[in-house]
Amino acid sequence: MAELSLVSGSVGLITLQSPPVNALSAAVRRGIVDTMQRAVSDPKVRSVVICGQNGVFCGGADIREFGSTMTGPPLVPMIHAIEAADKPVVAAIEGSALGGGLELALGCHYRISHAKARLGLPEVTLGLLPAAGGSQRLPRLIGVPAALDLITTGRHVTAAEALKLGFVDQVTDQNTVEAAVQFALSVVGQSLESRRISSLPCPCPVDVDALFEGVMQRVRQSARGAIAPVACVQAVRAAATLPYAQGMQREQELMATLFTSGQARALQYCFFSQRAVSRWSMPSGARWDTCKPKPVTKAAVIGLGTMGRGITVALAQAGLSVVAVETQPQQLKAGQRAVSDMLERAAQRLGVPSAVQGVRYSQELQAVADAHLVIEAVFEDMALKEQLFKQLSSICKPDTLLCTNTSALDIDHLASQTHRPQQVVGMHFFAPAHVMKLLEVVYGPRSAPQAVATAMALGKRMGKVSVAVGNCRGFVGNRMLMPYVEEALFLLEEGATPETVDHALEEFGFPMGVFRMSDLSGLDVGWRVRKAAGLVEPGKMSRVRQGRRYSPLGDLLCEQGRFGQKTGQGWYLYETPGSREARPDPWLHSFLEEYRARQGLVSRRIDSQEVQERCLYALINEGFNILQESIAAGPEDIDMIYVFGYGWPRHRGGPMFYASQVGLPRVLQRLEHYQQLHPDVPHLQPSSLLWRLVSSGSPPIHRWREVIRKPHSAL
Ligand SMILES: CC(C)(COP(=O)(O)OP(=O)(O)OC[C@H]1O[C@@H](n2cnc3c(N)ncnc32)[C@H](O)[C@@H]1OP(=O)(O)O)[C@@H](O)C(=O)NCCC(=O)NCCSC(=O)/C=C/CCCCCCCCCCCCC(=O)O
Repeated sequence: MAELSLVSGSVGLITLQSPPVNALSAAVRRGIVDTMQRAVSDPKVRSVVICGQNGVFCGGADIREFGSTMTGPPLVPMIHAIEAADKPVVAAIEGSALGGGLELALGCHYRISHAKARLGLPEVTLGLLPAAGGSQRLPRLIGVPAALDLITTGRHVTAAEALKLGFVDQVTDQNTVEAAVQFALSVVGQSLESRRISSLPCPCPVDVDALFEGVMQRVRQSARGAIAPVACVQAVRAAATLPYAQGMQREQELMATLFTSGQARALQYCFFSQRAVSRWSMPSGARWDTCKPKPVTKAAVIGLGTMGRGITVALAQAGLSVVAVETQPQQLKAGQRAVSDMLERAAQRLGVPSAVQGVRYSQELQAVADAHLVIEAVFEDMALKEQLFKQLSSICKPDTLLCTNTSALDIDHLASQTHRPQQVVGMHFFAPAHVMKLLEVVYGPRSAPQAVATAMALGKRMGKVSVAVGNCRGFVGNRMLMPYVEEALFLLEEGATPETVDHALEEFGFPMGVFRMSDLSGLDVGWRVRKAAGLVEPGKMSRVRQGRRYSPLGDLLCEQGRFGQKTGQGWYLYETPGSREARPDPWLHSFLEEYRARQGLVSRRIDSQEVQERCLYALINEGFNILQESIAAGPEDIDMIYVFGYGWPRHRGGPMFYASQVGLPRVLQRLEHYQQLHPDVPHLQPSSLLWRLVSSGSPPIHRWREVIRKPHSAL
C-alpha cells in the first residue's frame, strides 16, 4: 500500500505503508504505480517525495512472495516509470533502504538520507542479485570497483559512506521527510537528464578484463560454492561492457537462474530461521511471548581462559558492568591484559568509546556477590564445576542467574549442586566468544522459563543468534558433531587420508574439513572428553569399546604428543608449532598404513560422495534423534546452530534443510545402505523420526513439526 498527499502546496508525498519494513509486496508495488501516475498527472504536483511509514524507507522486495507465483506490477517497469517522470522525484531515506528499496531510490532523481539510515544491496545474501536495475544503475553511479564490493558482499553501509561513495545526495540528522520536501521544492524546473542514472555511461576502468578476472577469482574462492556472488560479478560486468538495455536483459537472465535455485531457497530459509529461533519454546509449553526476561545490568564471569576472556569482552561491549574473577594470579594478569587489548582494538575499529572501564577484575569469588547473572567458564571438569556451583549458590543473591559455559556437561547435575536449580541454565558460547554469532541457551528439566528468557535476551543484546535447546550430552551442536567426527575416523581406518576427507568436506562448502578443524582446536580437547567417558585405553588398539565400534586413532596421536597446530603435528604437519599452514604428513600416512595392517584392515579407495554421505548423513541422523527427543524445538533451531556455530555453508541452509533438499527417502536409503555395511556403528541406524517423516510422505520442512508432535507407537 502507498498513500499520496499534497504537502507544501506542490509536493506530492508518497508514503509506503506496509509494516514492519515497508517491503515491496504486490500491494505496495500497486500502490506506488498508482500514486506515481496520479502525482505525475496532477498539475498541482510539481515534484514528488517518496518515503516510508514508521521511520523505515523500504526493506526491499517482499521475500515471502518469492516462494509463490509473483503477482502485481513488476518492479523493473515501476522503477523505470519513476525515473522517466518529468517531475523531480526525491527519495527520503530513513531506517533502511535495502535491496529493492535501494533500487527504488536509485530510480528516483535524488536521494536524501537520514544520518542513521543503512543502505545496501543484500540480495546476494538471499541467493539473488539486485535485479530491479540495481546491478546496472549502481556501477553507473559510483563506478565498477565500489559497486562490485557492495553487490558481491551485500554489506550495509552508513549514510555517511553512501554520501562519500556518491549514491546519496544529502545526509541530514533532522527530519528527513521535511528535508526531502525542501529539497524537492528547490529542484523544480531543473533539467532531469543527468539525474536519470540509466542514461549515464558506466565509468569503465582501463583494463576491464583484467579487473573482472581478478574479482571473479577472489569471489569464487570466498563463495565456497555459492552461485549468487558469481552471478553478481557477471551482472556488473554487463553494466560495464553493454548498453543499459542489454545489461538489463543480462540482469534478468542471471536472476531467472538464481531465483529458482536451491541455494536461493536455502538462503531465504536461513533469513527467516535466524529470526524464528528467537521465538523459542520449551517442551513444557513455556514460550518467548509468555515469559518476561529479568533486567541484567551487572554480570560476572568466572575463569579468564580463552572462553572467559571472549565472554567478558562480549558482555562489556553489550554495555554491561562486568566483574571477571580468576583465582590464578598469573592467569588474571594475562587475562586482564588480553581483555583490555581486545576492547581497545574493537573500539578503535568501530570508532566508539572503549568499554574497558566497564570491567573490573578480582581474584576473589566473593566479588560476584551483587551480579544479576554469573557465567562460569572454568576448565571443563565436572568436579571443579560442582564445587563452584555450590559456592555460587551461597555467595550470590537468591534471584541471581547461574550460568555455565560448559560445552557438554550435564546442566541438571550442576543445577542440583545449588539451592536454586530453577535459576541455572547453560550459556554455551563458541570460540572466540566475542566474535562467533552462536549462543546455545541450554535449559535443564528444572530451569525456569524466566531464566531461559533472561539468557536469550542477554544473547540478543550481545548480538548473538541465540538458540534455546534442551539438556543432553553435547547439547545440539556437539552431540551432532560426534557421529560426524567418528565417521571421519572410520573412513581413515578404511583407506582415506585426512586430505581426502577434508577435501570432500571443503568441496561441500565447510571452511575447513574435520581434520584441519581438529588440528586447529587441539586434539587433546576430545582426548580429555573421551578419557572422562572411560573410552581411552592407553596403548591399546581395540576397535570396540563400551559395546560399539570405536576408533583409537585420535588417542594414539595424542599419546605421541601430536595435539595439532599448537605442537606443530597432528593430522597434518606444520612448519613450526603454532603455524597455520597444514601440509600432508608422510609420517601420518605410514602410521595409518601400519595401523590398518595391524588391525587386518584392507585399504580401499574412498570417493568424495562416500565421505560426504557418511559424515553428513550421520550428523543429520543425530539431528532427527534430537528433534524426536524435543531437545531442539524444530529443524530451524538445529540449522541455525550449524550455520552460525559450525561453518555449515549457509547456501545449503543447515543440515536439516539440506536433508529436505536431498530428499528424505534418499537420506534414509543411504543410511540403511551404510548401516548394512557397518552394523556395529549405532549412529548409522536411521532415526525413527526419519522413518516417520518418510512414511508420512516426506512433508516440506516447515511441516515437520506436525509429524514430530504426532503421537506415535513405540513399535
Ligand atoms: C534491516 C531490516 C530491514 C530490519 O531489521 P530489524 O529491524 O532488526 O527487523 P527484523 O527482525 O529483521 O525484521 C522484522 C520482520 O520483517 C521481516 N522482513 C524484513 N525484511 C523483509 C523483506 N524484505 N521481506 C519480507 N519480510 C521482511 C522479517 O522477516 C521480520 O519478520 P519475522 O520476525 O520473520 O516474522 C532487516 O529486516 C533486513 O535486513 N531485511 C532484509 C533486507 C533485504 O535483504 N532486502 C532484500 C530483499 S530481496 C530484493 O529486494 C530483491 C530485489 C530484486 C528484484 C526482485 C524481482 C523479483 C522477481 C524476479 C523474478 C524473475 C525470475 C523468473 C523466474 C522464471 O522465469 O521462472
